[in-house]
Amino acid sequence: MSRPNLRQRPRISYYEPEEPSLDEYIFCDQCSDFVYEYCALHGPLLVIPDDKVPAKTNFPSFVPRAALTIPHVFLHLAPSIIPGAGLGVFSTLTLPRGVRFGPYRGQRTQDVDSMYCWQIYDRNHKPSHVVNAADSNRSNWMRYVNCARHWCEQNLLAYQYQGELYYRTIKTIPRFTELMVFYGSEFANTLHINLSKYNSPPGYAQKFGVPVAKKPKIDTHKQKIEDTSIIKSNNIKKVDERKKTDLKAKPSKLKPPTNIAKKNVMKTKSTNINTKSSTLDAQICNDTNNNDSNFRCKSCNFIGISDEDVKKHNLSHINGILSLNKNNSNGHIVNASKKPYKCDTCHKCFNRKPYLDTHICIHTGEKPYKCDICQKCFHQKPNLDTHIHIHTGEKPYKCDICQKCFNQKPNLDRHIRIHTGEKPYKCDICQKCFNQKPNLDTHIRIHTGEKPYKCDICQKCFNHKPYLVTHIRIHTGEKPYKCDICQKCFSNKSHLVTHIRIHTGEKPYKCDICQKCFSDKSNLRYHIRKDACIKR
Ligand SMILES: C[S@@+](CC[C@H](N)C(=O)[O-])C[C@H]1O[C@@H](n2cnc3c(N)ncnc32)[C@H](O)[C@@H]1O
Repeated sequence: MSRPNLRQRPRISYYEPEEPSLDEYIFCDQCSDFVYEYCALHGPLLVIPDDKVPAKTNFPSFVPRAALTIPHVFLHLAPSIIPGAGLGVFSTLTLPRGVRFGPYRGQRTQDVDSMYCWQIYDRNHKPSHVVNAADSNRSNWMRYVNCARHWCEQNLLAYQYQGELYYRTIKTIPRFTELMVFYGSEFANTLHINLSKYNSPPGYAQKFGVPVAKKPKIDTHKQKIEDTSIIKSNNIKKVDERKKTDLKAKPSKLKPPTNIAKKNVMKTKSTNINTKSSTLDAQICNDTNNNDSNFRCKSCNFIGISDEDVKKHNLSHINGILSLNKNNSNGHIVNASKKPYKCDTCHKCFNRKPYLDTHICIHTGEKPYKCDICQKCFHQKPNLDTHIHIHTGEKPYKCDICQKCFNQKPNLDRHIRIHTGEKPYKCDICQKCFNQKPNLDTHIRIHTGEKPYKCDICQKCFNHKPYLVTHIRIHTGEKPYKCDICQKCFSNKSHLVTHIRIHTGEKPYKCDICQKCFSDKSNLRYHIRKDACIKR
């Protein structure tokens, strides 16, 4: 029997615990400090996991899995408020500060070959791998979160924890607000986000990893390094394929000073830091949370589209122009551009005051133009004029191709797309195209799960209004569609159409494999799904 030689064993000190890996620290933005695993003072984050998606779903195959993983009670997908940015993620409920989402799912790669990549670092702060969410069937909903264009817009912080990437809320997010994270300066540059206008207040960068306001213009390389060091306080950097080499060359300043690290293992905090950060918190909260728009003037009801916009507007208060300008009924400055009349609510500009006055009715709800026949009221005269065609039966807009006439020009424009096959409205999730905007809007609800039409009787919800209308007939017993041949009645027009085929023998749906024909599309689908068809 042989005994192992104990002397050859490596020595372990049982008194000095091994220091945790850096990415087991998280940065508590309320304390401005690194804390081990979670902040003892501000508590753990509220974790919201992804929705579980079974291997087989009832959703059509074109719906990406990533879209289905969204925690749908809290969030939904919809077109982004950023022009041209595609889809975005919106809150369905008000989300408090300190909610954690994630981890960010995607394929683990070394190369950055899409705009959906986050760089993960190892414990030596060297790039370890990339999580690439380009494939929407092998990633989660976090791929749809867009990049904030201004510090006020940013409501999420991305951070690395235990080798994975998470997003957490850094302020209260009112419902129906788009979730936005900051991708990092390099990526922001490629998105043409003007970092000099990101305008975060002093101290914000240390907390949230974004550029500081009005940094003196320095050479781009230096700027990038500075920004990256800030980003790295969260142990994370979003990488962009076009800047790949640059990014790889960057020095890492990730690790907090050892004393801070040790202090945080014990979960202690400096009072100084706390006082400082609570002032900053208050400042940030005042600037963002108290307003339904981030760019609101504190002296009047002006809402700007950017911080710059509000600053320009404020000048007019300082110069006393707003209060002195008596000619302008709403007390607002008239700018000297070609369209000097600007709507205070949505910033649309007009070259004539009457146009602005008419436009303002949209916001005030005023409808000064009334139809003498049915008493329906309209914001604008042209809308009333068009409406009157319904009563007069006048259809002045004629399709040149099929001669069909319409009482409204937009209806003709829409109709013409049937002939041209034009489908200008594309779903960003599944790329399906539509010839009408309302059809796309309805379709998108398949992805977002939104069901805005609710039955008052049984509370069942629907994503499409006609579905609700048809559904209500279950309760009312109404069956307005009658078969002329056998007098059977139906609550739903499509059921009547299918029924009539019993009489006509028509079977328009053919199986491509076995050539069997069906009178009803759903029967054909069932036939294909159940593999009932064997080529004969
Ligand atoms: C991670 S994806 C975000 C989700 C994307 N909107 C979608 O529909 O798949 C990054 C891409 O979104 C768009 N994007 C995100 N933030 C943007 C911003 N602030 N401005 C313009 N485009 C943005 C860009 O096309 C970018 O390449």
